Amino acid sequence: MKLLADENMPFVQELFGDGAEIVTCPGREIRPEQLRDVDVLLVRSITRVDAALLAEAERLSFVGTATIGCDHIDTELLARRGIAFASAPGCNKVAVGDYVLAALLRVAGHKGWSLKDKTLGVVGVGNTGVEVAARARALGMTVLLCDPPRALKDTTAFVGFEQALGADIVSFHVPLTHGGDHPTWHLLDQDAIAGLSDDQVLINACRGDVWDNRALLARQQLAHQQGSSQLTLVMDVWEHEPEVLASLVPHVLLATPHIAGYSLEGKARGTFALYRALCEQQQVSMRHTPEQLLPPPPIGAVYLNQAPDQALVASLVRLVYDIEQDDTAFRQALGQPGFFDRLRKQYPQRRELGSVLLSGMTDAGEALGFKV
Ligand SMILES: NC(=O)c1ccc[n+]([C@@H]2O[C@H](COP(=O)([O-])OP(=O)(O)OC[C@H]3O[C@@H](n4cnc5c(N)ncnc54)[C@H](O)[C@@H]3O)[C@@H](O)[C@H]2O)c1
Ligand SMILES: O=C(O)[C@H](O)[C@H](O)COP(=O)(O)O
Repeated sequence: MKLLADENMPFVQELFGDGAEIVTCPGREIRPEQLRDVDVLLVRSITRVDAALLAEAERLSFVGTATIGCDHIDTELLARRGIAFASAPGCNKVAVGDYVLAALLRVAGHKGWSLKDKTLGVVGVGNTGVEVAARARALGMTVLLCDPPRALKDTTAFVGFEQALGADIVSFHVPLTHGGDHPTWHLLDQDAIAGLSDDQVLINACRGDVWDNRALLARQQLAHQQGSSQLTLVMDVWEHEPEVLASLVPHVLLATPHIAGYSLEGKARGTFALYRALCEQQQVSMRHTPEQLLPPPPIGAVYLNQAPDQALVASLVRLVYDIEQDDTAFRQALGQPGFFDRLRKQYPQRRELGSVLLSGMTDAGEALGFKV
């Protein structure tokens, strides 16, 4: 069996090395002719798997993406050609929860806000949105959930998009879709942006195209020229990645290169989900476990001897994940050729809050994502 994998997918050798010849390649450089004799293709979000890529892939029987989002895969084509497909739903949802928690605390520091007096609108309440909502509630925030597809079945738990957009902070967690009843491409468009008030905060850790980046830039520039407050923006994802609208970056509080889901645990779960799916497809039993992939965390345990207020939570989170380091690296590298992909390829090992045992006064610790 020949397997071709994105070179940035960790643990491929450990999980697939027993029974396969493994070839790795940068995800943006996989070519149709490379797939002629390949049986299994493992990709990340940057490889578009479509008719052009699979034109010569006559032996291909399995495609896996170690990601939650699947907007880069033509799943109908795979089904038509009888090629098995697996993704990794939920694999990095905890990492996204940690990322948004770190962002909320940084935003609060910047604006001098006590988060327990603030509302958070969560747009898209699936795997990642649920993680974010739980952490915000643990901080004492009032959370408004917006998910029109889910609201069709549960009419009481959700608010409409307009109401969610009125929250002090609005965090987006939708898949990128262009059609259907609830398309998300430019969900935050010029009209939605015009309705926002200057004091609001927006977070995007889903897909860049969900926000109209040029319309946001226009609003930020106008506010700058008029000397009024700008929107506070947290952007992990950008329209047209790996390109970035560079003139927008100075108007963004936290700018990162699509790494919200990049915890070591999240990556291990992603690759493991594909290993499990391939074992099932080939009807062989699994010889590995996800736990064996992870080294011990650098910080094993923290003992608290006082109730964690917002400032203490911020220090605890920063101890495990310092989002400002990601922002600084992004700004320093912005403009260098290939900077976006390079930062992602060389991303430092990041552990989840759940790798740390929090003991002592830990009522809220579990909801924030720590192990208690
Ligand atoms: N930045 C990152 O590193 C990163 C990591 C993981 C996931 N993602 C992105 O985040 C997306 C969401 O991930 P998830 O695991 O929560 O997905 P999910 O499928 O579990 O949940 C998505 C939710 O969005 C809802 N939804 C769909 N259309 C909507 C609309 N128009 N308005 C409001 N809600 C809508 C769905 O009903 C669903 O409940 C993924 O598709 C992926 O593109 C990014
Ligand atoms: O959809 C996802 O799961 C994330 O966006 C994914 O983690 C992005 O990382 P990539 O696959 O591009 O390395």
